[in-house]
Amino acid sequence: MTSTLILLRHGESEWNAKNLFTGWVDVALTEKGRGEAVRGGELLKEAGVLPDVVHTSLQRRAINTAALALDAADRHWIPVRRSWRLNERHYGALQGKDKKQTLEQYGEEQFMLWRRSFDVPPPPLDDADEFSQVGDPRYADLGADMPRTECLKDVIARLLPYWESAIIPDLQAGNTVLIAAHGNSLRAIVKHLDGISDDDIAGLNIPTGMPLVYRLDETFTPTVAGGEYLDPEAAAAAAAAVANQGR
Ligand SMILES: O=C(O)[C@H](O)COP(=O)(O)O
Repeated sequence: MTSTLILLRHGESEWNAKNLFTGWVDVALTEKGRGEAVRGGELLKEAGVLPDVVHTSLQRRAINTAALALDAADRHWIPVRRSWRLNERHYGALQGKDKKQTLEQYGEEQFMLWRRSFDVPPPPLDDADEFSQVGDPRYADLGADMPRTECLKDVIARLLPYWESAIIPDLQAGNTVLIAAHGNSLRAIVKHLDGISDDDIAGLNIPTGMPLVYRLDETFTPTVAGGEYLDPEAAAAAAAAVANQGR
């Protein structure tokens, strides 16, 4: 039996538009981002890939993208589950910083280490920083799990328990599963699914608002490596733009 998984990065956010590192800061979608989410849902409807259940992070850009896409696909009524484990990578002390200025200040090598290396996190964010999530009620139960910074390796470590305990059972039950999440939490899932090496994952960028569809076999291995974007040309152009952020 094969199952279907749809990965959808949120549409353009206000801080994507301003080119700021965002991470766990809970910014809204722009008008363009809302349009991308609706278009994502239309693509799902046109392709007949209809989610039975949706999983999102606790961040409004993913929550609202899911709602807009599902409404456009006439699937606004499906069950929804949310977890902090699908949140964007916590960007540490870079949260709120301008990507271009960071590149200019620290240079290409350090910028890329922080942004795309597998296991080098940015410096931690101070709890007193205006962009800290310490004290945010939605994370009150996290205790020692509350990150102050994360690299992709950390994201995989906190995401996999949710993958195993919540997403795999939905796939096993024969559901078409939509995950509406973030650039780096989705990179973590793609790395896991496709068995991408720690080095090669640096070159993978996920565009905003473009549904990426995986058909998975009974061992949850993709039948087509890398999955399939429903609008491959637009996705390739948008992924290249993500890769070039800061330049
Ligand atoms: O958190 C952010 O800034 C973005 O959502 C992802 O940014 P990145 O592509 O620079 O990792």
